Amino acid sequence: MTAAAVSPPPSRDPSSLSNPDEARVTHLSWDAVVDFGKRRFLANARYDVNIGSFPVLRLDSSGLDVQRVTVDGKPATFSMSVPDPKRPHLGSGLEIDLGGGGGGGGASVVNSDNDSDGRVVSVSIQYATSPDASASQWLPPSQTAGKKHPYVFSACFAIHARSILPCQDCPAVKFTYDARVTVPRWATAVMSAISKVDVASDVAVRDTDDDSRDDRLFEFAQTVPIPSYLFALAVGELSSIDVSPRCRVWSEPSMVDAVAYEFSQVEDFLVAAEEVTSLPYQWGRYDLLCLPPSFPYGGMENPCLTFVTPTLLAGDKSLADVVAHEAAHSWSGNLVTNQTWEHFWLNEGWTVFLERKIMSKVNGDGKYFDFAAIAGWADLADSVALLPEEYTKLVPDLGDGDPDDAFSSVPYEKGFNLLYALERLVGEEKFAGFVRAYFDRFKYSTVTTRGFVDYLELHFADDNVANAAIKEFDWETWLFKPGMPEIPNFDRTLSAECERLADAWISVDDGATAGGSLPELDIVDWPSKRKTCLLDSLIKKCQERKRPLSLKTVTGIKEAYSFHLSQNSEILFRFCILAVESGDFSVLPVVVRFITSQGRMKFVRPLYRALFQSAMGKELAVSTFIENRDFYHPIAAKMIATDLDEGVKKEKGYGSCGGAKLKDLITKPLIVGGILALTASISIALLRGKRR
Ligand SMILES: CC/C=C\C/C=C\C[C@@H](O)/C=C/C=C/C=C\[C@@H](O)CCCC(=O)O
Ligand SMILES: [Zn+2]
Repeated sequence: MTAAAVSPPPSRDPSSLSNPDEARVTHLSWDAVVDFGKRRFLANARYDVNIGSFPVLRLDSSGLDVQRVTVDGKPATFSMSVPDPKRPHLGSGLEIDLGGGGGGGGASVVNSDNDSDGRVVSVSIQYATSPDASASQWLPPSQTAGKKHPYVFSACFAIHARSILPCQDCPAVKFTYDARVTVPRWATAVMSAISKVDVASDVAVRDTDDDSRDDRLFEFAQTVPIPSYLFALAVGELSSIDVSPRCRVWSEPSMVDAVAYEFSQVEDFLVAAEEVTSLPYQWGRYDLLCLPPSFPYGGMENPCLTFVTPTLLAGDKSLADVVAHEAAHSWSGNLVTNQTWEHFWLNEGWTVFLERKIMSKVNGDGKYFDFAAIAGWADLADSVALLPEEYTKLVPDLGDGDPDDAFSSVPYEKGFNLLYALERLVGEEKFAGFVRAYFDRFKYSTVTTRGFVDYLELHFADDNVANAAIKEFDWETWLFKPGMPEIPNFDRTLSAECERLADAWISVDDGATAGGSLPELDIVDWPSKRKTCLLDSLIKKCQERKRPLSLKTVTGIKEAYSFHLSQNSEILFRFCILAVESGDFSVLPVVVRFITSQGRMKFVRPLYRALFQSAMGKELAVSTFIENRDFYHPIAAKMIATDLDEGVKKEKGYGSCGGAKLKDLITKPLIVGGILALTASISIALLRGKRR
């Protein structure tokens, strides 16, 4: 299939009810009061809107209580559609009458570069958010490190911004913003923008020494246009430490030193990314906010202020590659943005590619690139094994589906491997030139898969060898075939020893080793990433042979390496999976503590699934989730409930529609009986362990 046949991007975004091709927002002025008591934002969103002759502005909205709308200062009529029960994730459409349409003879359609011959109107919307807004998590003091004050943070990715503000909630629309946020006097507000607060003196725009007031005001400006999913806010008791002239870390006071230590390389990551792309960092500041443990993602690339999970605080900087990933998004995703979510691989595949180039540079080890790619391949295989076939395609048809349901390692790792394949196709040096040209060509705008392929062809049009290879490249398979791509011949220099040790443990497990002698290799001084590689290899080999490790072998691994005590969340996660699948009762307290002390979906979803699927942990999975549901971010709670519901349906043989629900498993006697039985058996197992 030639590149030209790649399907054209959809003219409308299926995940939005807005109408940017008729009336397009270009700037937001947001004024908000943070009401911790009622868990809501009382806000006013004022938009500059480019309109042609179209008389209506339609915005995405979810759970917003819209109280008043004006157009150019005059009251305007508006209506809110009822959410479609078949597409509840879309929320409602807020339709605003612009009063007979735009200026005379304006362009009937506003083009994607925000140019139009229409006029600009000012639309102001006064509203309140719902306490159940899917983008926000309101934490009681008990869920914070300081235990004194509440905390709120947003997670708008991919289409949850509409629960915080009425907006054109689609990545094709980019707007600048300024904001003023009023918070209690004890609190600090941070946003995905440049703060106008003099953070050095920690003085808000309104002087905190004014005893007559019990609040203070923070002011922000984002002058680089962003898509709505990058609108972000966090408010809590925060401190900061500068780690370079343009980089600062934020967290609650008790953690800020540890956060500054863990992410001390962030300036190096930015410098490396600027070298790889030949494009200076465009966003001014690059700050990092380490959130409370319920944050549902490893990191979120909010411009000027990446959000990260505290599960990266391994104490040895071994998980800082996630920060390199989020920093790389300052180029791929934030500056060059996928036009719709079907093309999400352009955000994430490019970012993983840049992340691995950055880490290779910063580590001074070219072998790191393939070593990380091998680890990513394991993630990709896990996702492909779990997902509906459509979502294993690099460019899936999301149809009316919720992007949250389609999220997996596929756009990250299949996307990375497509770029890796192209780099090997044309040669590393030539591809490095393409990388620089691509980011320069598409900066500040959006791109689709066809746009990418067309530009790749254009870039190599005068290079006969590369051009011929690109034309012959199997685009149809790479872009639209479900399942795993062909595994490349990765350089296994750094992974070989880990894989050999995994083989040795599998031999022990198979009883193939004389006398069952255990592998002698002492790995206590291995870097964490190699221990992770060992565990990935063990998990992969168990999947290939369709049999978990025996309890005896898992116990041997536990006693040899103490992975169950690791401070590195990636190591702990993988060992818990192995141990649960092997029926190791003694690991259950470790698993329960792990999945109830942090809410990162990458860890909690697979562990809840593994527990539910294990003979020993089914009731424990359900009762633990029910008891801790409020700890998790709304998105995470929704996804874990879906996972367990799926498990219940499979368990009871129900079809995909309807049938058993989580609640069907929850009966008081069942929980009480299950927990009592479980507690007894864990105590016995622990007692046995002590006697040994
Ligand atoms: C083909 C999929 C199309 C759209 C999916 C887009 C967003 C899905 C939504 O669930 C948001 C995901 C947010 C991810 C944020 C950061 C990730 O890089 C975290 C990766 C996993 C981790 O490290 O915790
Ligand atoms: Zn990413």
